[in-house]
Amino acid sequence: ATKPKLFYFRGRGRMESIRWLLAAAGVEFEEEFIETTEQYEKLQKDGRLLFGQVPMIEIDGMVLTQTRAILSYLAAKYDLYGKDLKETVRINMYTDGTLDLMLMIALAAFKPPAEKEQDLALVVKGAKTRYFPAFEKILKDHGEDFLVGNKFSWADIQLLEAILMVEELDASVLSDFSLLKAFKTRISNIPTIKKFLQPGSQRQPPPDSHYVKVVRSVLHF
Ligand SMILES: CCCCC[C@H]1O[C@@H](O)C[C@@H]1SC[C@H](NC(=O)CC[C@H](N)C(=O)O)C(=O)NCC(=O)O
Repeated sequence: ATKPKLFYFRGRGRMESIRWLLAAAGVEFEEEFIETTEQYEKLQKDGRLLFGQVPMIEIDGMVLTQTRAILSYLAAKYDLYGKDLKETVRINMYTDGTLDLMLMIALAAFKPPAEKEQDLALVVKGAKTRYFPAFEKILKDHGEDFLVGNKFSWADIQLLEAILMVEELDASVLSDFSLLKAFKTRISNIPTIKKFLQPGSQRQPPPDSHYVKVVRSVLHF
């Protein structure tokens, strides 16, 4: 079968959570990195970007856009979406939260230095006072190894992605969250995730000035 193909910039942005989900599910995927306006405009002209936007993924004969739509399709397809609606809605709640947190980090990359620093300080504060306390409590109340129904799901994958991303900003961010520390170790050791965390995988590095320059030049902003 043909591998899914991802169309996005060579960077994290809104596509990184899709890379994580595919990798954690053990699914090999290809990428076309958008480096020029011509590439982007061809995708638009060919009618492959519903609202003129990326991320876009070609999978199962479909051309999909909208990050959350793609993520929920993949979660369902690879049985990472709960055993019933009540589990699925919890997974949606948790992943909407971690996606909000990670998008704040992604967008900060495009701010001028002073504002970027202020934004990222707010992200770390938000992680420490809003998001991580909530997940620490879920793990405490739930008393299981995973966030939902004691089965590995999309929610676990995305929480690990978010923890690692915030730790890049403040390595001590988990110091008050012992259950999250244990969760991080446990989920990082799942073989497919352990492999994705090794150098040389398709995981993207934090955004740098080159990445910002390319996105700005392609999207003219
Ligand atoms: C570090 C990377 C994140 C910052 C840059 C990205 O965040 C967005 O602000 C821009 C890019 S992502 C690229 C952007 N995509 C979106 O905004 C998609 C939003 C959609 N709701 C989704 O969830 O997929 C884009 O194609 N814009 C063209 C344009 O709308 O005409």
